[in-house]
Amino acid sequence: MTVTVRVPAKVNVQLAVAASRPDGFHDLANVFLAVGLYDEVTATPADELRITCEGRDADQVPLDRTNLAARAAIALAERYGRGPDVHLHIAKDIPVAGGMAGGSADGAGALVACDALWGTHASQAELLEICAELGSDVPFSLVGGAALGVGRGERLTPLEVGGAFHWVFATAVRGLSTPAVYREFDRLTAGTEVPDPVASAELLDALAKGDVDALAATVSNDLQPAALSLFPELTATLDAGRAAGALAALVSGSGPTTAFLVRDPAGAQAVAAALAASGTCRNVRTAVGPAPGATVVTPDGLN
Ligand SMILES: C[C@@](CO)(OP(=O)(O)O)[C@H](O)COP(=O)(O)OP(=O)(O)OC[C@H]1O[C@@H](n2ccc(N)nc2=O)[C@H](O)[C@@H]1O
Ligand SMILES: Nc1ncnc2c1ncn2[C@@H]1O[C@H](COP(=O)(O)OP(=O)(O)O)[C@@H](O)[C@H]1O
Repeated sequence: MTVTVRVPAKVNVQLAVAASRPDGFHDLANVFLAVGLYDEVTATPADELRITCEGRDADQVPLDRTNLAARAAIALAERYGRGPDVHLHIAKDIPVAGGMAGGSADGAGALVACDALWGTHASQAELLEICAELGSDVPFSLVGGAALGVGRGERLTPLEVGGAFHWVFATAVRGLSTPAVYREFDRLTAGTEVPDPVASAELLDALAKGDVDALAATVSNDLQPAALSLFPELTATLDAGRAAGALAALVSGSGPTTAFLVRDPAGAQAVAAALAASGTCRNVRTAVGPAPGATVVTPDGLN
């Protein structure tokens, strides 16, 4: 028997960041939107835990127990008093170390796949608890759609979305480390008064109404100056997307993937073509959000 789970990438339409907490994390108002770029995690019974990965960025994915998919399997197995004897195969389409939560997606996907394969039938609350232990973004990968994440980003409130939003994503020639970007945020804001992170009422209203112009006017990312400080070449990518007619251009989360909000599929094609021709990025993708969270796509694999 095998179980395959499909899990989406995310873009942060608002990322408001507080000053560093005593534990080194930052409180956030993190408005996540899942978008239709997916990894697939396939779980098959095996003698011992094994991770394999295919895809364009597969060589950058760790295949040992540091892989978030492996950590998810181990966490679920420990909770249910069994061995993590499973082969997890990751078909990776989400850019690695790109600020699109690909590792988190694989963690959530592995959790749902192992739960179905092993028949552990963990409740949604238990799954969310394990996700939060794995990483701040992992709970959102489980639920998908759109949500406001507070605390580290792990405490979620689902958000209403009144329409489909069209995006173009430009991947970069190298990755950025999330902790390094948060450290750069700390450096850049040292000695300043960092306001408490609050979700923008205008932005939540724009999402709820499906109003692309209002969303474009309100997207924001407090990590963007830090990402640009570590990766100044991204400014040229943002400028190229804006010049091609993107309604908004921003760094996705900790970056370095850049995200461009457009009006419709024609706008997406125009911006994608201009970015591809600009020579300022590695690869260009289009996607629509919201997208569903971790979903079993092999119904015959369910126990
Ligand atoms: C920035 C965001 C925006 O959604 O994602 P990416 O753009 O990297 O995908 C997230 O906050 C990343 O979440 P995630 O990648 O799950 O982070 P974790 O594994 O929990 O933490 C990795 C490191 O990031 C920093 N970190 C993370 C979350 C947070 N609220 N404050 C932090 O300071 C800490 O240095 C931590 O050690
Ligand atoms: N399943 C996984 N897929 C990708 N990266 C992973 C995975 N598990 C652990 N990692 C590690 O996490 C780092 C961050 O990767 P990723 O989650 O893709 O980026 P981001 O945090 O920017 O969204 C990678 O550089 C890699 O070392």
